[in-house]
Amino acid sequence: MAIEETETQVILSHPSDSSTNVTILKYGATVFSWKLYGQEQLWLSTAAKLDGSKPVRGGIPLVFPVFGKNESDPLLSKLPQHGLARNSTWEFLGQVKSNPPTVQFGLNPKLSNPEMTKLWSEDFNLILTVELGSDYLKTEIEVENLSSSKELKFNWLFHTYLKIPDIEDTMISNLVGMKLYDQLLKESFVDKHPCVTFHGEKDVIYQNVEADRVIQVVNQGKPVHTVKRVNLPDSVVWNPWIEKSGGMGDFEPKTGYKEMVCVEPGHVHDFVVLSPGEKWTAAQILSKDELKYQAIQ
Ligand SMILES: O=P(O)(O)OC[C@H]1O[C@H](O)[C@H](O)[C@@H](O)[C@@H]1O
Repeated sequence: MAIEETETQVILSHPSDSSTNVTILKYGATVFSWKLYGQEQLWLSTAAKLDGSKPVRGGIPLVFPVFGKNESDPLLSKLPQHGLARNSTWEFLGQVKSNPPTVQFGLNPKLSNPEMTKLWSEDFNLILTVELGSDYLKTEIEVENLSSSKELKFNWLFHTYLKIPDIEDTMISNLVGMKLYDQLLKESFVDKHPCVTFHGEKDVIYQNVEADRVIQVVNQGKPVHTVKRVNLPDSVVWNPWIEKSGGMGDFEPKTGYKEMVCVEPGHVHDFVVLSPGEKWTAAQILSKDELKYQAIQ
């Protein structure tokens, strides 16, 4: 069967090859496994909680309505780091297409974690659409402002943990020439390196990355992941390295930082602001494409 629902999760298998499949936890509507021809593409901590007791460490947690910990916005600063979507149980809305298998999940203030809506009481509706192609995974979000009088202001981000063979042999292409904010140095600058490499903890936000720029994760010269973005101008690149992952109770094994990199397409440099009744959509498409180096414009 192409779509299987259990009490806590939904599994889609591709009709042309059931070893291509995706598993989504209703908690957080978190994709926590995506296998392409039997090979896992996403990193998941062996200590990740899949019982709804905390956000999943791995897969594709959803970040809404705030990225990181906001210190200044009068409404959003009350919320914990990365907001309420990743720690609320979403409603499974069902199947919208059988080929490619496509399903939807919904979240609104009534379904959201009440501890969070106490802190941020805006009126919104989220619909996540997960589409399993034979050679790609598309996650699309629609955010609607349900208020008839107030603007809705938010960040969105797909916090994608990609599985890689070895971080020290990995680089990320096509971000050269982009402005970034380094969250560790607390500085903004233009990245002049020909590609992103990893020698320690990295936590940077590339801002206003041109829409047609294809971000690729390359291991020993071979493209292992391609990340395409629709309406998501920013991209976080994160690896916690030894010390930071050592301090995270749900990050296991402790050598796991070698086998993951987060490439996180989002709208986080500034907020999306929706007028009453307005909708906004954006998407991430993961695949394994041929290597494509793009020149600086
Ligand atoms: O530990 P979490 O709340 O899941 O956050 C994990 C990471 O998310 C993003 O990548 C941020 O840029 C990092 O600063 C943060 O450490």
